[in-house]
Amino acid sequence: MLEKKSVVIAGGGSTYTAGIVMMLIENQDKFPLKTLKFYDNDYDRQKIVADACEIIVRERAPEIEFISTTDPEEAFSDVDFVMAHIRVGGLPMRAMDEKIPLKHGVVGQETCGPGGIAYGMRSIPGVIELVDYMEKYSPDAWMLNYSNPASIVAEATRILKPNSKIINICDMPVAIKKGIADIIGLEDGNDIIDRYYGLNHFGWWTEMLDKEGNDLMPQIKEHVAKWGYGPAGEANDNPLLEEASWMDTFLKAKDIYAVDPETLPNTYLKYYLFPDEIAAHSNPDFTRADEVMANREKNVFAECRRIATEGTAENTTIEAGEHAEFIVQLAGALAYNTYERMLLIVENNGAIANVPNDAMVEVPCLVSKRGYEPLAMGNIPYFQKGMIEQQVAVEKLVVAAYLDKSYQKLLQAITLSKTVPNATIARAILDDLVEANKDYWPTLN
Ligand SMILES: NC(=O)c1ccc[n+]([C@@H]2O[C@H](COP(=O)([O-])OP(=O)(O)OC[C@H]3O[C@@H](n4cnc5c(N)ncnc54)[C@H](O)[C@@H]3O)[C@@H](O)[C@H]2O)c1
Ligand SMILES: O=P(O)(O)OC[C@H]1O[C@H](O[C@H]2[C@H](O)[C@@H](O)[C@@H](O)O[C@@H]2CO)[C@H](O)[C@@H](O)[C@@H]1O
Ligand SMILES: [Mn+2]
Repeated sequence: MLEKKSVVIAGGGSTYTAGIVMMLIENQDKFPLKTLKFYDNDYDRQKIVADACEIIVRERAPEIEFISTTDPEEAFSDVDFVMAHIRVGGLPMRAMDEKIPLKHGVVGQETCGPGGIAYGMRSIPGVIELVDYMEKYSPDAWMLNYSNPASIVAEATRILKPNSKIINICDMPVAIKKGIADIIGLEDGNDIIDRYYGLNHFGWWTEMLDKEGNDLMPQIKEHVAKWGYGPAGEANDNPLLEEASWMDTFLKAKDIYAVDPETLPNTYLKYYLFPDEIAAHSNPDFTRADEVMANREKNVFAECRRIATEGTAENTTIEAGEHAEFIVQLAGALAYNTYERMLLIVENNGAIANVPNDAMVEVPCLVSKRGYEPLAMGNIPYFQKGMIEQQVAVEKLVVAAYLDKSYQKLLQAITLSKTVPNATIARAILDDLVEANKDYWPTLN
């Protein structure tokens, strides 16, 4: 019998919360719950999701106590895990992060380039506040953090909370591996044993093996050289790729791969390797944030309201995808000592031998009750080392700018980003971002 655990989802009103609840319920044999709580600082938004999830829990796992609250003490007391996915400033501020750089002809993206930097400046205090609540009310708990931009948040927690039990994570490699499994006819992306190195949204695979140890790379590379991570031809049964923007991203892996055919890339590298092309093909009046508000947010909230009105979730369309699977699997590995191998964002300390020890890198780790143990990825080639060191400097400058309230350091961070062509444009973007973020950022001097 596994000991029951208690979880608080911070960012209860997130578009991803209901999917995680479905996954938790489906995994009661592997990760049994005593209490499930929601915490958010927006009562009305959280209530939409909570009213539906209360019904889902009551119908499918009535033994779980369900609590939804905006009170930090109630939320963070007596929990074993904090699953965090907050978005400080919400999707409307994401739209600003995307549109302001685009106005200057630069990539407008949630986690990459100036938009990611702006979002990082908003996220740092929000995530640190969650860590403080956890340490005050449940000092033995683990925080599993999805809140973006995960690289900048990870660097901030490294500096501000060096001893805290926080693990920053990303589902993109998991989603790519799922896509690859579909392509090569493997049932489950988890059956691919990989070696990968880099930063969050900035990494490369050097090895993919099946469970018997057979090398899958030649077959995958042959496909990626023709189709990227997209399906061959028209056929597609990956729900993520139903959205044209995700399909474009998966197809673009072909061009990223061509830059270094020794490795397989993370899709986010497109923003660093083809920034002018990506910016030129973006619509500055309707960006990904608008698409998410028009699709995922609208659909998830409509379904939650339908469940609440009908009083039943019997035929719900809410599904748990790989995003939910990964965080629940990670919690299970920490709780029950499974020693599963997972990609996590951790302090380098030699995992990538020729990258500074104090970089926050994304590498495979063994996860158990002891926490996580990064695996050594060895030395990496000049190309990746050069790109990584530039991007690490960007991320460190952002955190330094936040801590020192420094306009100059933030200007340097934006100027150094590979997505930004020059310091004049960097300054113009920064001045617009300062204005747009005046309710969120510290006043810069
Ligand atoms: N790391 C990854 O790979 C990954 C994958 C998917 C999503 N995400 C991240 O998950 C987060 C949620 O995404 P979403 O699209 O569902 O956003 P969302 O805006 O729908 O939900 C975020 C929720 O956080 C709440 N919130 C904001 N600031 C808060 C604070 N200080 N304290 C408590 N609650 C707060 C909001 O009220 C909202 O309900 C984002 O940061 C997104 O980038 C990360
Ligand atoms: O533009 P969005 O909000 O749809 O996506 C941004 C996030 O993209 C990645 O997450 C994917 C994930 O890879 C996929 O499995 C599925 O769950 O959809 C997610 C996005 O909807 C990325 O890893 C995140 O960091 C981004 O926030
Ligand atoms: Mn991610």
